[in-house]
Amino acid sequence: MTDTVFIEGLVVETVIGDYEWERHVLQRLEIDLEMAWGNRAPGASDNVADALDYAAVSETIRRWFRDNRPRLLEAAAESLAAEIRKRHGVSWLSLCLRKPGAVPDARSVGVRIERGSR
Ligand SMILES: Nc1nc2c(c(=O)[nH]1)N=C([C@H](O)[C@@H](O)CO)CN2
Repeated sequence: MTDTVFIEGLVVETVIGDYEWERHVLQRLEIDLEMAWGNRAPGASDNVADALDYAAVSETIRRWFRDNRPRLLEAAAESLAAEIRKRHGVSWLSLCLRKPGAVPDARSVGVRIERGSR
């Protein structure tokens, strides 16, 4: 399947980081997500029930970061990817977590993972 649904630049403020001071502050993450989904059915029906609802997936991401306080971006990405795949029936996804400001001389740093098969 080559169709996708994506979310770009979703911003969350959350507790994340490995350093002691990071356990006590909110930091900004920027999230890009691409998910395999057959878009022919919603294209034919014009019904969101047939679509991968990006608003619902965005809410899943917000809830996950509200309920979890990971240390590493890798741990956040792994667990969040599993939650999205399970909750929304996504067979393949590419998830990128950016932590701008973590390294002062870099525009951004982060991780990108792909899980599942198309
Ligand atoms: N590969 C990673 N390296 C680092 C991470 C991370 O999550 N993954 N985290 C930190 C610190 O939390 C840092 O972001 C504080 O600015 C360092 N390296």
